Amino acid sequence: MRIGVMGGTFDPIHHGHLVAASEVQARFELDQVIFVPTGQPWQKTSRVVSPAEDRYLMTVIATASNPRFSVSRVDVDRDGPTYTVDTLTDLKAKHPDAELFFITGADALEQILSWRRAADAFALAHFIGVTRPGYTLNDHHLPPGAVSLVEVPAMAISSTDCRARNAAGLPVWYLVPDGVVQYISKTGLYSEPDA
Ligand SMILES: Nc1ncnc2c1ncn2[C@@H]1O[C@H](COP(=O)(O)OP(=O)(O)OP(=O)(O)O)[C@@H](O)[C@H]1O
Ligand SMILES: O=C(O)c1ccc[n+]([C@@H]2O[C@H](COP(=O)([O-])O)[C@@H](O)[C@H]2O)c1
Repeated sequence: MRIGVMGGTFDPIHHGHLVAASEVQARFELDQVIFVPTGQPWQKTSRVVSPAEDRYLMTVIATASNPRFSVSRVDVDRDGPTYTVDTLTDLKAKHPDAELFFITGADALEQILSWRRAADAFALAHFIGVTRPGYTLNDHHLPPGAVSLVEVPAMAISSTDCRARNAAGLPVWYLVPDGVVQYISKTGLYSEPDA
């Protein structure tokens, strides 16, 4: 079994995340991709992150129609800051025979050596770095063979921009899945600028 793991804060999940996961699923012949919303993303300190349950529910809504996509609560349910080494350890325990592939955008890949116990995370999964508009994708700083680099269709979308657009009364239709637009409208998430 080959399992992709797409970690993210998903505040909100958008089509950049979904296209990246879909492209990697097809190219690496993954049986499934598990989306893992963060519990407490310790490196996103510059603003207040939305409640984990809202981010989890939006991720479920966004992925529900794809039979190869699912969502895990491992990070949402673990207390304390979210570290990928824990995410991968928990998923390995649930899927002991699986080969894990951790998917990250070019911006996250740049930061990866600042992650907790990064070397242990590399031992638990093969990492796949994907292109993202505005960032340069490279693995010069990473252990040889630890990462594959993949070009995915360019989606110049960020969660920051989706939140800002919603707060400004601009549409987020077609940037995020329809159900997520409706969830944001129903809950009033992002009606104020980032705090
Ligand atoms: N448009 C995109 N194209 C490719 N990868 C992306 C894109 N947006 C996010 N990613 C990747 O998805 C993962 C989760 O990203 P995250 O949830 O932080 O979204 P974000 O749009 O970067 O959020 P924010 O703007 O709040 O920082 C990261 O590995 C990130 O690099
Ligand atoms: O392990 C760490 O120390 C670590 C530090 C920052 C980010 N991550 C993971 O990287 C993924 C993308 O994070 P983010 O903050 O860009 O949404 C997500 O799965 C995070 O848990 C992991």
